[in-house]
Amino acid sequence: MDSPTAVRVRGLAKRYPDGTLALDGVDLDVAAGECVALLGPNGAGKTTTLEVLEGHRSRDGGEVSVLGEDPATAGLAWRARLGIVLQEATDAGDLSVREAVRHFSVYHRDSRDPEEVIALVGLEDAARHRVRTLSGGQRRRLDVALGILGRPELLFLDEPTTGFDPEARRRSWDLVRGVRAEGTTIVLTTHYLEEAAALADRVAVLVGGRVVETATPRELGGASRRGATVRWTEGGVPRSERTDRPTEVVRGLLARPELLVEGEVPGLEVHRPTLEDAYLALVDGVSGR
Ligand SMILES: Nc1ncnc2c1ncn2[C@@H]1O[C@H](COP(=O)(O)OP(=O)(O)OP(=O)(O)O)[C@@H](O)[C@H]1O
Repeated sequence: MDSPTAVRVRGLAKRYPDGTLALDGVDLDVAAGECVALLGPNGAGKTTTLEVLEGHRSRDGGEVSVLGEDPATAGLAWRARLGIVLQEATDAGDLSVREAVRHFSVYHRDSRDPEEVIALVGLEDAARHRVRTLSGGQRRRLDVALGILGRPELLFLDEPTTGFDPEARRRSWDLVRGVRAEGTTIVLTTHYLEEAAALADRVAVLVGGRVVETATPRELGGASRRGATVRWTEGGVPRSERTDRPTEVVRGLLARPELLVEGEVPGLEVHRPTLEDAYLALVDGVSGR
């Protein structure tokens, strides 16, 4: 890896007091300036991993280095370099949005201007509203505002857009991209594959407390991503063919005049495996379903 490492995790293990083995040897590297998405089914260990990296959760084994320090022993100066957006919304019920952002800005030595942050997350029109009256999406944007207030070097986002409508999700992607463009390293978790594809340089797939594959969104799944499926209908009957040369298959179909309706191949589709296809194949393969 060329850039300095922001996060280095080797053999991270965590068992909860009730006996649940949440992490069973997680390995993960995140380069400075990189955006990495942790993917995985419910209960795979994404949040637990983030919590250990943030210094909020103890571990039972493994080596963890975050911005050059071990989160288990790092102090306040280290913590000030992190931005954290947890799954639960920030508790600031009786304050207005503006009051909440100003209130939390005081904790940072080099805080961004609260008004600038409010504008950045698109909450200008809600700046005077009480936090408890905000919609779920607005709450989440406030959480992100508080997460980036202190100009963090490393930002953790746990499911930043869960419950967002599609437009709000896209706006929040722009926001995350903007933060990243400023050089902030980002580790996020998400259940939205298109979100991972839109934001992450690399995705790490966790299943059963282990990282089973790390790759760029384009390359995840390796060989299973190559090739395509051509679908069409023939006399009303659906047909399909898997191929590495879809253009050739389509050319073959066009060469059969009896198949064409007004010059078109009925129901023609060329499907290339998506990140979601690769992810599902990986998760199903590992969990043996
Ligand atoms: N405080 C806790 N006490 C006991 N078990 C826990 C605790 N928190 C999480 N677990 C368990 O640890 C495992 C990993 O949970 P974790 O929340 O890290 O997964 P996740 O990948 O973030 O899941 P989700 O996608 O549902 O948020 C699960 O089996 C979960 O039930």
